Amino acid sequence: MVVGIVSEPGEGSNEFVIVTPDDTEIKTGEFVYYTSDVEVRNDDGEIEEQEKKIFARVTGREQQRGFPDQFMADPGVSPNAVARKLGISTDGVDLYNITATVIGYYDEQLNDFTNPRIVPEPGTEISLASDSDLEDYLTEAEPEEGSAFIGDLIHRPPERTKIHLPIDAFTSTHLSVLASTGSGKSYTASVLVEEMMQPDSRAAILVLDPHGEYGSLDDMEEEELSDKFRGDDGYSPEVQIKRPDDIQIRISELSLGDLFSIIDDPSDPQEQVLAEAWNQLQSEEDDYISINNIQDKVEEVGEEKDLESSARALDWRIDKALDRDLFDHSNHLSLPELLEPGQCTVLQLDTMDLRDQQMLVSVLFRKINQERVAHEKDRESELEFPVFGLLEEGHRFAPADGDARSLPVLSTILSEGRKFGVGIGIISQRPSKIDDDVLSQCKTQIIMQIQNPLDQDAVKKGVEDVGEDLLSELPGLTPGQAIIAGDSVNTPFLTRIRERHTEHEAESLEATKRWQQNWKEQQRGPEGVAEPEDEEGAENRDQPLD
Ligand SMILES: Nc1ncnc2c1ncn2[C@@H]1O[C@H](COP(=O)(O)OP(=O)(O)OP(=O)(O)O)[C@@H](O)[C@H]1O
Repeated sequence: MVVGIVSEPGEGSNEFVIVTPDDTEIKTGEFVYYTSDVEVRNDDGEIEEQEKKIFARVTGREQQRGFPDQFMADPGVSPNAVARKLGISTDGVDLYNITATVIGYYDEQLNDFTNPRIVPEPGTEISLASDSDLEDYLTEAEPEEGSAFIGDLIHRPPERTKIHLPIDAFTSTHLSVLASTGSGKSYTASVLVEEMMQPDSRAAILVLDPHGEYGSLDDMEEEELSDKFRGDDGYSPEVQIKRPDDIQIRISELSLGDLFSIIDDPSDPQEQVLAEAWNQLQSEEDDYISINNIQDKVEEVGEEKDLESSARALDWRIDKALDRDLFDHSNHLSLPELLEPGQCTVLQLDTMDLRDQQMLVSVLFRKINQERVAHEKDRESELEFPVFGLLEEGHRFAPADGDARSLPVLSTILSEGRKFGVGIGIISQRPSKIDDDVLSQCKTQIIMQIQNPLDQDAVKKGVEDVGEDLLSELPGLTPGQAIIAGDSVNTPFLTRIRERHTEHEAESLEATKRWQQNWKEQQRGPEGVAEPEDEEGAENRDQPLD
């Protein structure tokens, strides 16, 4: 379908301008194409000319010609009606200039777009890209082959396009889901988890859930959803929900840095004693280190080094830091229990202190990384398969100010994880509060509505290939709408995230309902008092007073 004609080259070297009488089909972000002969290498390796569809994205629009101002003087009368009254034809009155940026033709050998670096001649016909071309070319994913069906394209009628993301791509090169609160981050992340747990993927996923929003993912185990999640070979996903009471770490799994970070303000000599004691304990190769072990060793080292008073001062600090439920060697989290292909484990940390959450992430992900490195280097390992960790409130674990125990290990994984099969998904409503390197290492980005200018700037800096035209859409997106960009896609585009199969737990609190409920409960008291509806006059409260 021809939607316009090229009128002139645009300002940028890849841009051209289309004139069209009808802009309803070609909104900003929509895809169009023209045909042109380009030199390509054929299957025999020879260069030949082939006619190709050259795709372009609409990046801007402005009205070139419209009704005269006088026709619009009365808001109650349409300009068409004024024209009819005056006996003037309205055909061709509206004319729009649409700017488009060339993406390129789809190269079947590269499975990506190649930009021929020529813009179309004035007079070239421009057509709307077909739904099937967009499904095939925007990403490399094939349905049911390790892909995540994420939703459809915003510019097309609902459900007419089916957009899939390659799970291998976003799990190996990391992912970020960034949006203001209430825009659909946890909804979208849950859709991704649902897709990754389907039979064509069977992922091993660990979700760090500081607000307790992901519990309903266990709906995936329900019989009613068996057509979505069960495999023909008997596969069915498992979902484990762990609460803070079930989450303990072994003292021996802490690093010296972890210890320093939880010991209350140690002096230099105290750090020296602790470091020596810790190194000696670690070299004893005992899996189990108790608080007493550390305290005894600290005393020993204090005597050796003539730092007895520092050792004594450390004694209560060690107790204060470690004598807590989080550090329980007997019931600690073991990786094989947490991570298994076909299993999603949700760690609900909503009642856990922020520092403890950061410590937990630090210890867990360091261990995950160590085990994965060991596996890839043919050493004995507890993790013989890749894993994917999803971190809600990512800015808490990898903050821009560096003040989190978990930041160094996450930075390491994000820069090296692809080699060792540890993928990370960072979800956050405050991109400006995430460490710059961490943000820029998340190579697939799902960006939803963002109002805050600081966060918009952080997104602009952190994501490379999203043009200004798409970023300018950010404030206007509604919940569930997203820009997807980066390594998992061949060019950025606007999507409507599909509906969840599992229930969405993270609905906002309905304050008025809760107030009413609580008020009624209080009124009822021990003996029970009449409900307000039963009180005289309650039903007539909207009537005027006599
Ligand atoms: N793809 C979608 N389809 C339908 N509704 C959606 C979609 N995405 C989000 N919503 C709606 O938007 C609401 C907010 O989504 P969600 O809870 O994921 O936001 P959030 O960004 O995680 O918010 P918060 O930061 O408060 O956790 C949901 O309760 C849901 O009603």
